[in-house]
Amino acid sequence: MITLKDLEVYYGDFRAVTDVDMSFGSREITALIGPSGCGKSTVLRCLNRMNDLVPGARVVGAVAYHGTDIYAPEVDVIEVRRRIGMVFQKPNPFPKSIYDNVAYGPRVTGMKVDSMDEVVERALHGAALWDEVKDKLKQNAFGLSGGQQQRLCIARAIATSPEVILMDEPCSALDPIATAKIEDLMVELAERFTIIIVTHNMQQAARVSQRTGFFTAEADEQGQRTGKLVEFATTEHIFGNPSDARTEAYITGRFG
Ligand SMILES: Nc1ncnc2c1ncn2[C@@H]1O[C@H](COP(=O)(O)OP(=O)(O)OP(=O)(O)O)[C@@H](O)[C@H]1O
Repeated sequence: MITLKDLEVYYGDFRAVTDVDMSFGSREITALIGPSGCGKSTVLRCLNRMNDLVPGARVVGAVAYHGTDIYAPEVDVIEVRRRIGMVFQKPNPFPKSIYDNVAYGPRVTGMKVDSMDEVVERALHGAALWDEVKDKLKQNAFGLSGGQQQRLCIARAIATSPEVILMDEPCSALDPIATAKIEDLMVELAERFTIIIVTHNMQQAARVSQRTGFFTAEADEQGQRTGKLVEFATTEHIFGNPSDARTEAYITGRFG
């Protein structure tokens, strides 16, 4: 459904990542793993044009979504981000009520809805948060715990009925119990959405994903470190019998 062809990303003159060829299947969880600085978040941000917001960032190659290049000039970026939503590392609810956080996306994208109350309730159910917040929808989102805030951000992302959800280390700011809840939620969400997650947590990648891409960064003759996709395969293959020695070294903890 999303296909990357010869993807390269530059920040100014610095080539952060190169040689990325991948395709993401519908209703699958794909994990992007690898040592710090190898370009996982950079690649993730390409998938819904979040890198447009980074000064100096330049994307080379193609990102096709249902066969359409999302970087083509006629493409509506707002629509891309409605169809391909994103959840960030640190929960980042808006300083608004729980209700208004979830209603935000449908409102700004001008989504036609019969009942906003229903949209909000459905999204909060979808993010496994409804029971905890149904009596305080008008309260400020900052009153929620970190794990609840992250599930609220997931509710906000799914309220616009996306097809794909990108998650950039969604559990790294959370305790183990909140993390386990989000992992269960990811598995549930994958029945309806395609999920692509960047994670440092290899157990998490192994637990939740069907496919895994392993990236690493290697220095060239000038000492410039550029990230590369080393291996992309089923999670079972990557963690059980990787083809590349660098993947094996990483997953067995010998490097990175
Ligand atoms: N906004 C930016 N401006 C300049 N360089 C950047 C920017 N964002 C990332 N980089 C550089 O691009 C490279 C890849 O960074 P990226 O954050 O994508 O890696 P990552 O694998 O997600 O790392 P981490 O696991 O530490 O989050 C790094 O060398 C980083 O310093």
